[in-house]
Amino acid sequence: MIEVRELTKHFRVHRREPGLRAALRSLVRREHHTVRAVDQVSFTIPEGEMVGFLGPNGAGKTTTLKCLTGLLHPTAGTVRVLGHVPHHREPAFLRRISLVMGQRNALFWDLPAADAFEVNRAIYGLAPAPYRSALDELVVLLGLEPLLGKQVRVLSLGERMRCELAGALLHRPDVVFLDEPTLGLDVNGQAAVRAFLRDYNARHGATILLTSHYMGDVTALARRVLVIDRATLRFDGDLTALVEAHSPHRLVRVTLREAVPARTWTGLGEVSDVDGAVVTLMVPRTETAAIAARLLTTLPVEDVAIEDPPVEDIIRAVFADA
Ligand SMILES: Nc1ncnc2c1ncn2[C@@H]1O[C@H](COP(=O)(O)OP(=O)(O)OP(=O)(O)O)[C@@H](O)[C@H]1O
Repeated sequence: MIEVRELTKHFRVHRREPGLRAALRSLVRREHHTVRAVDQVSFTIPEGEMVGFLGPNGAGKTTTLKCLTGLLHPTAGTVRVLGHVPHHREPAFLRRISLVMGQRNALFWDLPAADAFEVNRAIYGLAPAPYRSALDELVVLLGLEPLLGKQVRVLSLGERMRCELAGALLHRPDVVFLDEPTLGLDVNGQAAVRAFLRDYNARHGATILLTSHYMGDVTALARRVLVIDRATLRFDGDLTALVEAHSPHRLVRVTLREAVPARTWTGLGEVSDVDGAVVTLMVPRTETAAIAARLLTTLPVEDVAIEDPPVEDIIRAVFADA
């Protein structure tokens, strides 16, 4: 259970103009200003729920996750996770949570993955039997068998992320915080991580709060989303309703085997991008399937992919409509 009441986190930062003169001046006179990273944010997440946390760059997502895991001390407000105050960093709390950051490595780079997991076993003081059973399960769910003997540093990004997830879940945390777990992964890598998280949540009833720039991650995993923008919580509720209401279009990305005249697209959709043989069309949401079928039957198409607009665009639309 996660309870956040009027969470506020301000950073006091040293302001300095560029250049040598400014550097010297700052030695004697320091100017500071306050960055409001999170401002009066409140929400509650019951046990076992998977919630998406969305917002544009710099909105305050990572700062919120750091306050929830105790890496940062809130400026004001209260946070309770599993009944603990996170920034007290009590071992009994740390043993029940995990923070996975897509762009950071927690596993030892120079060790083979199997040994890096052993290090985590030691850190968490896990007994051999529960460690073995958690590891065996994670190896199967994440397809890690061929990776166990490889040094973490030589793994591909997708392989490393799967190992990072395993390392972070060996101690079977009750609450998992994920910050951009699919960042930089290709479509297959993203799908593997999503399928795993869905399965893990269903098996263990873990509470999961997940930030992502990929709308697909959030739509695949969470019915409820929190939307934060410029430090303030703007929306807390059902995702599908939010997207359908604010994004009446979908993107259809067509890869052509040969060039077609520009007039081909008239009546199909609005061309939003052309990149060599790949043409991106913006089409009305309700007509997506019919238009994709027409493209496939009437044009020299190699591939068609259907996507929601980037999360930034949807969020911008949400606030433009607000
Ligand atoms: N240690 C810090 N010192 C000063 N400012 C900070 C610090 N950490 C974060 N900020 C600022 O707080 C704001 C929120 O940052 P945060 O990393 O929480 O955003 P975010 O929503 O996670 O963004 P992104 O999607 O780009 O990762 C930003 O303006 C950022 O520059």
